[in-house]
Amino acid sequence: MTVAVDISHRLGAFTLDARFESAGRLTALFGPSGSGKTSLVNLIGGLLKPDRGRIAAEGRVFVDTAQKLFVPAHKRRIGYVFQEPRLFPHMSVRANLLYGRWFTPSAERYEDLDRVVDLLGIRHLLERRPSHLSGGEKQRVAIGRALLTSPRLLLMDEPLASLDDARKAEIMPYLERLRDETKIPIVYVSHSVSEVARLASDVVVLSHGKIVAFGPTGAIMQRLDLLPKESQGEGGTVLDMRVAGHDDEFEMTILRSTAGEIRVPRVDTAPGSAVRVRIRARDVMIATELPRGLSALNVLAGKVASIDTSDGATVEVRIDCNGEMVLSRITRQSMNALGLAVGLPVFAVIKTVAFDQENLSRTGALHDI
Ligand SMILES: Nc1ncnc2c1ncn2[C@@H]1O[C@H](COP(=O)(O)OP(=O)(O)OP(=O)(O)O)[C@@H](O)[C@H]1O
Repeated sequence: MTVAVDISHRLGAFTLDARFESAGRLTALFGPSGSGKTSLVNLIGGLLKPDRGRIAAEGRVFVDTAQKLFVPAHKRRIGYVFQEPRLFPHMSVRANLLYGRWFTPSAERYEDLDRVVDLLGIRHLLERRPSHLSGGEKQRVAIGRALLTSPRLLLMDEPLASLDDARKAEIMPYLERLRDETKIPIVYVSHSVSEVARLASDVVVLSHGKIVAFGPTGAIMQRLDLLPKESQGEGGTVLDMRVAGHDDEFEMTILRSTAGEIRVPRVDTAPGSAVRVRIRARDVMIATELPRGLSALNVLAGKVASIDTSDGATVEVRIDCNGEMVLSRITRQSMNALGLAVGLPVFAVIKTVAFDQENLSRTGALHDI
């Protein structure tokens, strides 16, 4: 599963220069408004033709200007999901879902209605008209319609942006299932840190038409400098952990990774399953001794790997917990009081509040091996 992009394209005064190759299940295009995310998606989808370059997915070349090759949008078999669901109002959900199917030759159809309907939990909606659906339900139907074209690649351009928080929370698990249970690579545009932290396997960070960073989600989320000022409090650590067991008495789940063990409010999934945990840097305190008499349940042992003091009153401390980095944001005053220095053994103390459901999500394999 790879998506390979190497293009330059001019739009008026704006120039997009993008080069990345992702083997991830869900590659997020992340960046502020006007950074070029939608233009990049439109180039991949074939709605725009690049001035120069090459775009390929799943080993199929869609554009190669050097070879004068340009596969038109309708021949790329790419599923598109937009911010607005764009369903046909006069057709039932069933008819909307089946609509896209006809554009795919029958020999190449690998999705069927039953599977898609179950994946997205929309069986009870099949006979309704779109006007009788909630925003979240409409968007699930729009995703189903894109899936039923049996696409080679799914492009999702801010699919949650027009939904309120409750609808976003409702649809998230379906996006996770889509990522984990279908084999379709997904390119997902978002400017929400929490969405990217939860869903993405890899992140392309765009700024003014250039890629300023590309890498696995965990590495990108630790680069608080890449996040917009107003979202820096959302940045931190993304740990992909496994369920080690459940504690029925206290309704907790024990998660483990090489960083150590943590306890979180119960996640209903079997031991051995993968769970992604997001820990905001501001929710991690640092102790130089193993804390006692503290309500926080989660303490990971490590060593200070780096300290970034470039930001005035607060500092960012990266703690190497047995090879996995945990990021903490504390005051410069606390840093001095603790005498923190690179190499010092410390304990990362994670506030329990860090583990609300928004920050815990089930995952499957995020990359193909
Ligand atoms: N056809 C066009 N002609 C001239 N400029 C364009 C054209 N299309 C897009 N642009 C400019 O290209 C830049 C990138 O736009 P784009 O929509 O790709 O950004 P974006 O990151 O998706 O933003 P948003 O998050 O607001 O959707 C913007 O400055 C936009 O004004």
